[in-house]
Amino acid sequence: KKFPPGPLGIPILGITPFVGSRMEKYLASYYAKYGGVMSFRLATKDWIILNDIEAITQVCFQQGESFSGRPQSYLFDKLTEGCGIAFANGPRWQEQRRFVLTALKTLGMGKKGMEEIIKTENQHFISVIQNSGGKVHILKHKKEIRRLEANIISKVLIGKRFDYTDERLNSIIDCRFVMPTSSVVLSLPFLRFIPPFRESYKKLVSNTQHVINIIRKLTNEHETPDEANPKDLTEIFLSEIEAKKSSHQASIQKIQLYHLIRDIFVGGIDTTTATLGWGIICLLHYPECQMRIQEEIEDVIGTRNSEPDMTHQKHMPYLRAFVQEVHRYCTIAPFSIPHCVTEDCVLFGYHIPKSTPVMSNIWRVHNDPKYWKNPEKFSPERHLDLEGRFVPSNRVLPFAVGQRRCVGEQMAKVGLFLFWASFLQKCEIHIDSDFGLPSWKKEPSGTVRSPQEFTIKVRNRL
Ligand code: HEM
Repeated sequence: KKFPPGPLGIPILGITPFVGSRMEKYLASYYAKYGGVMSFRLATKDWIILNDIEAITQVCFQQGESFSGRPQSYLFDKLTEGCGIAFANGPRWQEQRRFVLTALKTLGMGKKGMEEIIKTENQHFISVIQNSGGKVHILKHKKEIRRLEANIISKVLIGKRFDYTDERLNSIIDCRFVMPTSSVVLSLPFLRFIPPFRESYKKLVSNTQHVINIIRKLTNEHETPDEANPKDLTEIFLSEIEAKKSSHQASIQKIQLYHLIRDIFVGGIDTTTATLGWGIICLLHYPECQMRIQEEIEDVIGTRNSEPDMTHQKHMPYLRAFVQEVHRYCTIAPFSIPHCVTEDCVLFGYHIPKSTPVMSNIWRVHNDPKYWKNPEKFSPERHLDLEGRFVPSNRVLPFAVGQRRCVGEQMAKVGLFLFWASFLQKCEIHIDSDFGLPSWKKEPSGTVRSPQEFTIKVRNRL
């Protein structure tokens, strides 16, 4: 009786036929009628949507424990064998999360260790562009940026980088949580038996298994971890399970490690590539931004010999404002990743039964007209004060908030800053006249809102 209100939809399908390609906009349109907490029916399930920052803050901070679950799904259970972190629940998730956060800290997350890995990979990426023959490199954003991001994460997880032509790297960058058409199987699992969903589902299962096999082989190279001085997450994990008595327990733990690594690869590669891809599109649509960032780089870092590092960040308000505006304007995870309620609870007087799935409408927070002037306009300047200083905003939430917030946040922040600072120091980007100006349209499906494939021209600056 006291379930939050919301649009009714139609039997069996719920609101599915009405949402269109921007579900976040559709659900935001009900804010005036229902306020910050509403419900809707998608296929056979009732969902809760948190449509403003007050509801999101309440759920993530005051009632974090009760809202920290992930909805159960046949598809994810099958793919993850009940392991991993991103779709795990209960004590297993807590254990994995604690492990990842501690391991990343040990490995220097957000500090020099991480910075060095990112800088080295950026150099590889830029040198491939600069040495690609002529003065102009045609950059195919998805493949090339995904390889850069995968190598950064791989170095942290397995202590290994791959040559860009290595087939294993290409398999890792092709791995997804869901693929076009198989995402429907999430809500309606019986569709996995019916074409065309069946083929897509089978492909997803076999790709996942293939990547798990690659990870298995790679981690086996770490049979004798250096406990005192671990170089990567795998070594820390293996040191921990070495202490486990029974070999049966150790082999279960190893499967956990493979899925943990895969989850972090998929979670980290998709998100950072989409964020950088949208950033490139913003620079092409608003060329004055590229000029302003390059002027700032010249003033603060210089154009030759000096390499960008994190100490430069505090002197570069415009670049920071640009990064924050890309997060806001492009909102790559409009609903974050869905949560679910772990126990019956009460939210703003509404009763929410255990296992109800919950989504945060981050897109609406990023476009709330009460807070953002002309939210539909791309404007890094909105994040600068009158003296030109950068103003960090607690209403820009690309990594979400609360107990499930992104574990790679620090790494991503360092990665984004260093990418733009080093890439735009050495290169400038232009529209590829054969391709035209990249569109704002997103990929038709996926857990992350990614731009469609585009090519651009990259010219050397130095
Ligand atoms: C721009 C880059 C990134 C963005 C915007 C982003 C965003 C997010 C969001 C919105 C979530 C869901 C939070 C929630 O459920 O409330 C998440 C979870 C997660 N992210 Fe990220 N992420 C980024 C980069 C990374 C990187 C680089 C890594 C790893 C190296 C990573 C690993 C993960 C993992 C493992 C989770 C699942 C956490 C859990 O379920 O406890 N992410 N991320």
